[in-house]
Amino acid sequence: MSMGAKLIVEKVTKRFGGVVALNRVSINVPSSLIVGLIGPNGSGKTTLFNVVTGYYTPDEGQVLIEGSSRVVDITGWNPDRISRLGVARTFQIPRLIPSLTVLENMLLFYDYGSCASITCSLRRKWVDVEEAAIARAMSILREFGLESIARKRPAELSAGHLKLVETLRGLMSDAKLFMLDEPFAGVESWMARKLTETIRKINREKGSTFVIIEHRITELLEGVDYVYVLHNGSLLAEGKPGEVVSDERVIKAYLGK
Ligand SMILES: Nc1ncnc2c1ncn2[C@@H]1O[C@H](COP(=O)(O)OP(=O)(O)OP(=O)(O)O)[C@@H](O)[C@H]1O
Repeated sequence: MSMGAKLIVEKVTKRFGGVVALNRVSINVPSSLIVGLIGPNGSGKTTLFNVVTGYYTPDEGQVLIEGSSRVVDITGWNPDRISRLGVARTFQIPRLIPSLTVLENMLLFYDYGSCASITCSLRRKWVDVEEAAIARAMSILREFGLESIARKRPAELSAGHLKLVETLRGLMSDAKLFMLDEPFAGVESWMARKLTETIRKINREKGSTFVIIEHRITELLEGVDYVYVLHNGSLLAEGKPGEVVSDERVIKAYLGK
């Protein structure tokens, strides 16, 4: 089994003018764990994703990734470079390419390995890789009963299907760390459960680490090993799902909204 990556966020602060979106936030996600990131609206969840994946540079603090027994300080790296290190990220608002079909959008996220480079010039080999990529995309879609949307374009999809495809194409890659932003939003219950199963399967087979932002907390907590709770830009609580839901501070933070 290939290993997942460990994610270390150390005392990260991110400000937007007078707004402190993240205030000295530290989290430590061990390799191959599935972790939930929850918190009321505006608590800083997406900002944390943006800092980890290079869309924002933190004002203070550090982001470190440890994979293959090597620790890399990725603070200030751009999103491309971070993604090449094995970090895949999906967006709250789907970012599919409108002119491409669902299948083509998914193929973009497949890890073509050395065959994506000029060194793999043998046509036969390239065709094999391409076939493997298509087979993987179709098998993922089939699990969700979605083969029929493979040739459709994003504009033809329902909001729920669009969101699901945003997540499924992220799962096409062989990332060591997956950061999923609200994968269940607008997605039917049975598909959300199926998605949880799919995430667990990838985690079991490849050892990948997952960090998942989600507002559908009951469904999220069924699928994660550990939870971090943000509130007003600070880490409010952390623990196993059962511990976090019964934490008075967490209940208060949610009810206070
Ligand atoms: N680019 C930005 N410019 C200015 N303020 C921002 C920016 N991004 C986030 N913020 C602010 O930072 C705070 C945290 O926002 P963030 O989107 O990280 O919260 P969230 O927990 O992901 O919320 P939600 O659950 O609603 O998606 C909010 O006050 C938000 O208005």
